[in-house]
Amino acid sequence: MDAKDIEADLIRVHCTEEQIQTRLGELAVEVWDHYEGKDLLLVGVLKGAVMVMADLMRHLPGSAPMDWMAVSSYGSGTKSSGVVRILKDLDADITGKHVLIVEDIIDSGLTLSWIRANLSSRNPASVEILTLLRKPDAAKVEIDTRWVGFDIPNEFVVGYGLDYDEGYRNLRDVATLAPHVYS
Ligand SMILES: O=P(O)(O)OC[C@H]1O[C@H](OP(=O)(O)OP(=O)(O)O)[C@H](O)[C@@H]1O
Ligand code: HPA
Ligand SMILES: [Mg+2]
Repeated sequence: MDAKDIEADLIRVHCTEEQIQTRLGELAVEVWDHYEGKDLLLVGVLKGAVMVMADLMRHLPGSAPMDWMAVSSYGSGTKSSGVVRILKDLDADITGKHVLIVEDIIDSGLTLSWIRANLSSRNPASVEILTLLRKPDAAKVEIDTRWVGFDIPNEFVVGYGLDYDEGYRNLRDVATLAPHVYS
């Protein structure tokens, strides 16, 4: 698929590459201040959070370790199944650590509410959430989210790690996918 074909699949851009970097820079400073002197561990949720984690980390004024979990709830569709499965667990024990979950998007909230409950049961010192995107009108469960990059409308978006059927993750902006692609 060449760049022209991809553009025809998109309706409108919600966050440009530049806006994303500016916002992650702001969030990184807030995160760093909040966890000053604490044993911080960044936990990314594969695969969508790959870009957010990479850029957030590079905006941090200092160094912090990361770990990854892979879960899946969407399969190849555009609606969460609500059934969360662990595909890859964390490499290490998180007892006593201040865990910051790093996500690309909170849509229904089902994935993160499950992950937060799962990680909280492992005796960490704290668990907070940072997400680049949130869809307030799509929430099926309330999630206490400490850091949000952007609130966006209830549309299926792709880019900057977010996929449709494993495609479009490499787009630099976040944009709404045209319904003709998936309907
Ligand atoms: O709030 P929710 O409605 O639960 O949706 C959010 C989750 O769905 C997507 O992941 P997905 O399961 O599609 O896997 P991926 O990260 O590998 O794309 C996204 O990356 C979030 O993890
Ligand atoms: O809007 C979305 N786009 C891509 N993946 C997603 N996972 C939850 N919501 C979305
Ligand atoms: Mg994901």
